[in-house]
Amino acid sequence: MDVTTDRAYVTFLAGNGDYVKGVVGLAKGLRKVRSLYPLVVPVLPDVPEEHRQILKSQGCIVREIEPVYPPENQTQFSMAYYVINYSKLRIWEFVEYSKMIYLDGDIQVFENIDHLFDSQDGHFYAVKDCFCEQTWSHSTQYKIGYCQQCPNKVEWKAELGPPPPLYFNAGMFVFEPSLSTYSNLLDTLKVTPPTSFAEQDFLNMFFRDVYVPIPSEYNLVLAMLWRHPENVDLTKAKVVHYCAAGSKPWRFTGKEENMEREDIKELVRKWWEIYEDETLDYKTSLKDHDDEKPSQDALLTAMCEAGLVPIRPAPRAA
Ligand SMILES: O=c1ccn([C@@H]2O[C@H](COP(=O)(O)OP(=O)(O)O)[C@@H](O)[C@H]2O)c(=O)[nH]1
Ligand SMILES: OC[C@H]1O[C@H](O[C@@H]2[C@@H](O)[C@H](O)[C@@H](O)[C@H](O)[C@@H]2O)[C@H](O)[C@@H](O)[C@H]1O
Ligand SMILES: [Mn+2]
Repeated sequence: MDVTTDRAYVTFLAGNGDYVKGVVGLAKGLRKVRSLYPLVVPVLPDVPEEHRQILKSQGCIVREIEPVYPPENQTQFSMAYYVINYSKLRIWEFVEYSKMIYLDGDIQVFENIDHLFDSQDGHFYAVKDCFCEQTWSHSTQYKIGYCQQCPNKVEWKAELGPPPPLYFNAGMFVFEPSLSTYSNLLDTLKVTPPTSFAEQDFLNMFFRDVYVPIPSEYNLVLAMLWRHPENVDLTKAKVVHYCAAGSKPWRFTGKEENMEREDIKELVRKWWEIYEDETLDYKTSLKDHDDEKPSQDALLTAMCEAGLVPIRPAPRAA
């Protein structure tokens, strides 16, 4: 099968902390489901060389990017933790790829999703988020108990104006890199005051007219398990997003709220099973192991002794 070379998965790595483990797990997970496409890892300048080498040794395409900051004078309005996430916007510059699937470093792919690359161009595909977690307490939705996951449970109040447009979680999305879109994104960012969910809010605003919701099996936001269990079939989850507080597998303690749940502990175990599976480590081809590969002469000798080569060729000039 011809592998289309202008498609790739892409994630994002910042800092010198432990998210590199998340990206290694993601690279191995994509290998386990036999994805046909590489994983590109844009790294901020603060990602240490050692982490970059680890990712390269796992077959990732590592590319340094410059940070993207929201308008300087308003940064304090974004949760500081999210500000750096604006740097994700650099991925629109990767125009050697016609289609990419973005995955957060705290995501694992348990079933092949390569087919998403065949989705119709000109749209932005992502999974609807949930507004019920404490992290949404600043929002009107949260205050009146409205969530797009169950719009009829607590209906939007007409006096509040039109209901919020569908809103996606920006931990996973299918998009087309484009220099014009990239330039438009950065120009728009310059005049867009940052908000609580930083680049996630910004991307929702920017792609509002072309956003196409895809099923939650492509980005299971863990809070859905206790907020909207009726909308979740764990047996169908192809992609799991460990974004609930305390759910990052590589630093899991089980002490935070909801982390004692059996389904959460099983999903964390499944993440570790992949992360620790050495058979999923990147195998470079023989040519990269010259020190291990039998020398040409040794091969020829073996072939001669096996009668596979009628005569032993003259020794090669040194
Ligand atoms: O110190 C950090 C924090 C975040 N990230 C990247 O930014 C993404 C978004 O952050 P996170 O997933 O923690 O946000 P959440 O989905 O939990 O809100 C992560 O998945 C990583 O890819 C990173 O590389 N280093
Ligand atoms: O910078 C904003 C982030 O917004 C999103 O995370 C949120 C969102 O999922 C909320 O719904 C949860 O309540 C919250 O815990 C979680 O942090 C993306 O996953 C992440 O990649 C990143 O874009
Ligand atoms: Mn995440």
